[in-house]
Amino acid sequence: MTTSTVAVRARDLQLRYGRTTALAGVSLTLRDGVTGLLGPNGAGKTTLLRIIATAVPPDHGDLSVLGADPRTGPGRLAVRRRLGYLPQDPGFHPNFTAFEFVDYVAILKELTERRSRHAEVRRVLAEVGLDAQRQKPVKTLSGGMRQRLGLAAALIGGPDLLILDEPTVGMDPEQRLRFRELLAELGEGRTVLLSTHQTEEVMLLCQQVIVLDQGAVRFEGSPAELAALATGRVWTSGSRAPGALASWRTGTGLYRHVGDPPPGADLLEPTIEDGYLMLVDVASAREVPA
Ligand SMILES: Nc1ncnc2c1ncn2[C@@H]1O[C@H](COP(=O)(O)OP(=O)(O)OP(=O)(O)O)[C@@H](O)[C@H]1O
Repeated sequence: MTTSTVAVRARDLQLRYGRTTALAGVSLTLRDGVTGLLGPNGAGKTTLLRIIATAVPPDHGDLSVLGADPRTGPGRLAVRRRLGYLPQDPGFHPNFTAFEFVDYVAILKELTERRSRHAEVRRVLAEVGLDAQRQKPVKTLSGGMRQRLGLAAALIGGPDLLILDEPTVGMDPEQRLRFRELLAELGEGRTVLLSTHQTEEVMLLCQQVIVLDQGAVRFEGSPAELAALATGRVWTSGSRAPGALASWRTGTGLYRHVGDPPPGADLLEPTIEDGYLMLVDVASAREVPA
């Protein structure tokens, strides 16, 4: 694919679960490179990823994935052949070894020739750093290792589109760093869509960021543009600012505030987390469902 290739084009995607509106009309375009999908709990991120991955159809809206129409059977097949999808719960069979699990996925991906399939399984396990764990039962792997195993399965066959739902959950800082290196490499020449709660990850890794809140896109642009939304809205002082959107005491002993600064405030450079706070309904962002 060339750098300007559009991998996903969505227009007015809507989906309801009973009385809950998960997606209220989402339009977006995804190109080559890594796109981060940010949003509070319940914003609709997983639902959007599942629709793009052809796991569920939308109630309404148009979608084109890798040039195919997922509404048709042949379209879904065409997408699935070129897609790598890491869901939040990949459904590991606990008694499988790491190798057996990825091999199983490779068979589902139509890699029928045993020798080349096994070579591909070894390749993706090495790519995610699980070479040494190949023969270990999945149930004995740590949470971070299982995440990497899920990623290995998603990488089978070298997909053109990678959809990853909170892939760094359970990883320690070193694993996260390795994962970033890997994803940055994977984002060269293909499209990666990554849902995450880690704004730092988005800043360090993503060329594009989409913020979803209450089933709608609140922002689509670069991480720098997201941060810039909070320009002039972040300041520091020696005491708490009760009217601010967010206000906390930092390690320096000074307070950092996001919101409407008083005249003459000591302004700070905003981060993408600050820009994010400008967009989402802070009350709902703080509410963490059980
Ligand atoms: N199978 C389902 N049945 C009913 N409601 C659902 C179902 N799946 C999701 N929802 C609801 O749809 C909304 C969007 O959920 P979704 O999982 O897409 O959000 P999310 O942004 O991925 O959240 P999180 O960050 O917590 O993973 C939420 O209100 C959720 O409770």
